[in-house]
Amino acid sequence: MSNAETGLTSQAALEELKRLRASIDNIDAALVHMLAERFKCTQKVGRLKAEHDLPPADPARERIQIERLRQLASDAHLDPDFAEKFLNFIVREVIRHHEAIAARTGIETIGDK
Ligand SMILES: O=C(O)C(=O)C[C@]1(C(=O)O)C=C[C@@H](O)C=C1
Repeated sequence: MSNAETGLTSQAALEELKRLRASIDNIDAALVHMLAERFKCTQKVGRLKAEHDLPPADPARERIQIERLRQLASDAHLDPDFAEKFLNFIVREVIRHHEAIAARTGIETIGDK
């Protein structure tokens, strides 16, 4: 009978699970910090674009990023489709922020005249 059937789990397995979860928590914290730093950069890009009347989205730049990330993912044995979806998810949010900054900057510019 398996552990699943008996409802019994060995102490060693529980300790291994705890150790793995501690690493997962560390990695999740690193991801959040890295994303926060990325968004700090993209907020500055958003302001720069708004001030110089540049469009929020740059599809040519995105194509280069996707190709690069797919290659990195493949080399790291991570599913390239997942890496592409993850980047797209982030970039869509960045574009939303850029649009909001552009809308605000437009209002501020009118107000300054
Ligand atoms: O590089 C830019 O132009 C950005 O605005 C940053 C960024 C990104 O998040 O990497 C976001 C939107 C663009 O479509 C391309 C890239």
